[in-house]
Amino acid sequence: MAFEASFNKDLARKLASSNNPEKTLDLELAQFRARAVELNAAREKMAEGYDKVLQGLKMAFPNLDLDDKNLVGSPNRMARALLEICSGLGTSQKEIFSTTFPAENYNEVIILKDIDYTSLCSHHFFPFIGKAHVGYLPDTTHGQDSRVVGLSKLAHIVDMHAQRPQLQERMCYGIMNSIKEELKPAGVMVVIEGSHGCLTCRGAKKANASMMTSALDGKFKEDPKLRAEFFSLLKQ
Ligand SMILES: Nc1nc2c(ncn2[C@@H]2O[C@H](COP(=O)(O)OP(=O)(O)OP(=O)(O)O)[C@@H](O)[C@H]2O)c(=O)[nH]1
Ligand SMILES: [Zn+2]
Repeated sequence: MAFEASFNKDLARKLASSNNPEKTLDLELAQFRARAVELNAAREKMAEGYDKVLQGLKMAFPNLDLDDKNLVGSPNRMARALLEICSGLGTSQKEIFSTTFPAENYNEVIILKDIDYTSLCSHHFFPFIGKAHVGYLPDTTHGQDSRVVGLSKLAHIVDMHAQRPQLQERMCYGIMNSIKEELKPAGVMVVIEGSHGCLTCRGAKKANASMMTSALDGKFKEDPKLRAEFFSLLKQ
């Protein structure tokens, strides 16, 4: 990945708000370095584990060719891929919701629908993928306490909860709860559709089965009309 992408996102913002950008940069680089050393040690340990997995597979099926050019380097690739897909564990909801705006007079439902996600089933470590639909209702009765966020933050909070070993129910509740804690809305509702690799590609092998979960709080829980509005906005 081009360095510019990370620079624009986080580093540039920190440097822009620093009184002493040079010093801030030195501190940030020292932290990056320390974290890179930790992640590299983790990657090495994981690659050793994946190497054993392949050796085990060879025990089960002796005709597996471990010298196949496509398998050489796979333990490392698998380790890197797992670190990537679990990267949500390294993010916090406070970080994601660090920029919010006062809700002012807006007290209608705000929805971001069809947010693609990729997650990892805790039981089998198989991917599960789908869409999340997130809605909330700002609470204008609490003055400055009630906040709205830029739409991308709703996508980021979905990814934070998705990018880790997960249960769909827990992910759904986690997204709902993060929005509840950080934005203090009058209501919040999350619906998730998930196609689970462990169900579609192995085991029961139900290629078309998908799981639906919902989590709701506040006015969405109390008011069936508001829930109906959420679902009708999803259909549009
Ligand atoms: N409720 C729920 N179940 C899930 C989720 N992801 C995977 N599962 C299920 O978790 C269960 C794990 O149960 P086990 O019986 O230990 O797993 P297994 O022996 O591999 O079972 P099969 O998948 O039926 O072959 C399976 O039924 C999966 O379908 C999820 O997000 N939520
Ligand atoms: Zn599973």
